[in-house]
Amino acid sequence: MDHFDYRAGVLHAEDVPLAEIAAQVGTPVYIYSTATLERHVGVFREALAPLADPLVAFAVKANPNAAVLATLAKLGLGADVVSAGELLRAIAAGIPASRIVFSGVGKTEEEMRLALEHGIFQFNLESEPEAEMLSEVALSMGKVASVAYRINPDVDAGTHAKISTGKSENKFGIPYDRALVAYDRAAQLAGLDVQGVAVHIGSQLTDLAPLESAFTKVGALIERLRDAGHAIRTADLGGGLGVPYDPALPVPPSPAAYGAMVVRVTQGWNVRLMFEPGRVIVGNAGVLLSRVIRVKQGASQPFVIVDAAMNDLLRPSLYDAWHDIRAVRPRNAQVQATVVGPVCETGDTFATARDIDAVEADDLLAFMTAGAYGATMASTYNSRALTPEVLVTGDQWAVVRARPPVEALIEGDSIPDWLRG
Ligand SMILES: Cc1ncc(COP(=O)(O)O)c(C=O)c1O
Ligand SMILES: N[C@@H](CCCC[NH3+])C(=O)O
Repeated sequence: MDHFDYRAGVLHAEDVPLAEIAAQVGTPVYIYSTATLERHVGVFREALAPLADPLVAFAVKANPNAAVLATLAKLGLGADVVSAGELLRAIAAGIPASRIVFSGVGKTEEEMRLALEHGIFQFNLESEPEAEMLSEVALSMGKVASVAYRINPDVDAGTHAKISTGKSENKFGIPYDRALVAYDRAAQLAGLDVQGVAVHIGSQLTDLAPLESAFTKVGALIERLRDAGHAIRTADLGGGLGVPYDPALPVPPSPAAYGAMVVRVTQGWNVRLMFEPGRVIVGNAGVLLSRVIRVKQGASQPFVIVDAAMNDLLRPSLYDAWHDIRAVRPRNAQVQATVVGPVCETGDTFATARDIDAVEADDLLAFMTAGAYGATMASTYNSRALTPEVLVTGDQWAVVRARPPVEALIEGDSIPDWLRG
């Protein structure tokens, strides 16, 4: 069942008409469905059911809203974090440190210290100098850091170049061929407990084959590392599973198909498996609701100008990403239009020459599948306030991030004395 559906001709989030939220909170606004989050966690878990005690660490970067994280924490998910900010958000939302893994190529000494203080489950190291630094930081605190190395398997994930992370030319992880040397050195560092291997080859993957080849390489590496005397106890298989954005494209592999492949490929590894799903948990659990400001006739087709813009939802400008666009109250007519925001950039275009529901000024339009990498990538470009966020459950809803007043943008800056008076 889709939790964003039409009832009596009006698009709802669960039992709440989107128009009600627009009327009270204004637009643009992100709206998330609790029931969808719950369903996605359930489906992902079920797909991994044959595994013993997997750690599912939600990739906080996909949606760090406190209410979303608290929902996932209640469902027992851990967190994959990439900064002090994400770590603190995860902990504040009730995710225990024992379920937190810290990824990222540029962890600073300060971030390492913070994560060690909290006692997180695992650091995924992305370079040999990082291992040296973490060991020193841990020793200086009288602690030992549990670590894995993120391996760069040199596998083409077949996704957009800007979200591909597993090719040798990408900045992520250590080269596969360097692994044995790196592990041998890490094992000598007194501040580290080398417990695992990690991999993550990219995001919005629509084919399981590259994931399977990356995992197969991880399996072979685990054997080689064990032969070399390393007690490998965890394998973190990252995230990356794609979600359907464009109904005209084939549906990406289901979590069930992904899980079955994982169970098959990891048989006999004898490790605790870890996962870092982001998009597959939150992508379809959110929409960006906007209002049509006006429709302007261009030389060849209409431009639908909405009050959301690239600063609210960056994915179309950054990755040419496709988001389904639905009228909240369809008028039973279609039009071919280019849907744009008010920001002064040509790239502030959500869809070009797209067949959409015919709309007029003041109509509400929803950008679907906007729960992942939506609000979190928003900016205040063009001095537009950050987009508020709403969480729905059944017939209840709450603002979980308020729209800041535009004055806050001005108050945030300060004018030095020499420019005053
Ligand atoms: C290390 C790491 N883990 C997990 C994820 C989550 O990816 P996705 O949202 O595609 O599941 C990402 C982002 O691609 C990542 O960089
Ligand atoms: N921001 C990207 C995903 C990046 C994943 C980061 N590891 C997107 O919207 O598709």
